[in-house]
Amino acid sequence: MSVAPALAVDGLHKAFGPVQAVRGVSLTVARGETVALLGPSGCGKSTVLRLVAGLERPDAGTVAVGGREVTHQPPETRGVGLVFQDYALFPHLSVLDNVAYSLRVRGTPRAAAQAQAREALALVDLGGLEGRRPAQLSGGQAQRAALARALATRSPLLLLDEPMSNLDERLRADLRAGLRALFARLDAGVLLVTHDQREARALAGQVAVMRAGALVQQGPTETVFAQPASAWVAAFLGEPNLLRAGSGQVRHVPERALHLGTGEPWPVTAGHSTEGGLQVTVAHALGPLRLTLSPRETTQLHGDTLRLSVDDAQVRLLPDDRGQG
Ligand SMILES: Nc1ncnc2c1ncn2[C@@H]1O[C@H](COP(=O)(O)OP(=O)(O)OP(=O)(O)O)[C@@H](O)[C@H]1O
Repeated sequence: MSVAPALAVDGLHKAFGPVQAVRGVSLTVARGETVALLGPSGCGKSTVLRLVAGLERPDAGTVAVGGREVTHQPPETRGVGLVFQDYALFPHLSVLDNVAYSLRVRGTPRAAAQAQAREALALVDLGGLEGRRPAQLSGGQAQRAALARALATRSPLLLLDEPMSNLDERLRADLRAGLRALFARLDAGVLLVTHDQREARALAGQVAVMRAGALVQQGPTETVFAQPASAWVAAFLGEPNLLRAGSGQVRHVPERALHLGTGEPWPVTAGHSTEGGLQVTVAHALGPLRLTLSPRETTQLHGDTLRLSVDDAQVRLLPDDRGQG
């Protein structure tokens, strides 16, 4: 018997007046799988999440959670756990009561709600802090408490909207590692909205890239990052080397195609230090190639030249769709 996916969204449309916020979005999240919905600000990610949660009504399309169509159901009967950017915890309630609250409003008796809440808090490593008030938690702990509140409902689907956007970079890195381990233990599907590619890469097995209301590429995370479908997707994912190739195409030269210390010496035209190393631009016959040299790789620089070869097998031609949409 096949297991129904945690989420199946089919042909969703939503306009706000003249703004087509969501245009024909279809996607599936399997049980135990994390899908990242990735795209620039304003592309419609949060609206998709709100449509799935039942906080907005679609103009067209359907939403099914765990095999049950919920398109016209109110949020509380959809069986989804939500964690939003502003994960407001009730300041006057203890951490335990905050987490148990979502169960109490669904009619779970107090003792059972508290037991489930303790279990969820242990899952996010907050065991022992049940009695604290939200003001007595660090940013990362508060964020994990909000996550526990969603987990406690044992929903087959978790929806996370930029769950780490309020945290500083170090906390984000810590929480990312914790979340990855947590998601691996859950049987639920997770739909994660983010504009941060690192977050998507660290947490999601699948990504769906969204542009101006529509999905432009979906697939396993590493495949999408290694083989972006178009110049716009490649540029959005941070690929620096998209060289004009004529007839509406670009040549995508990924970093793995560049081999240092072999081939001809090419002039280095610009260089500056970045967090990741020395970023240089090489005037290659294909066009200007940007790459970042680790401290060890900088020894390959000879005066203003760098020996570099490009592995043609790794270079792909992509349609240049950057001017559209
Ligand atoms: N309630 C609303 N009324 C009018 N327009 C809205 C409403 N909600 C969203 N929009 C518009 O719909 C589009 C998509 O917004 P949405 O919040 O879904 O984008 P997003 O990708 O989540 O952006 P961000 O990453 O900045 O949160 C935007 O143009 C936004 O201004």
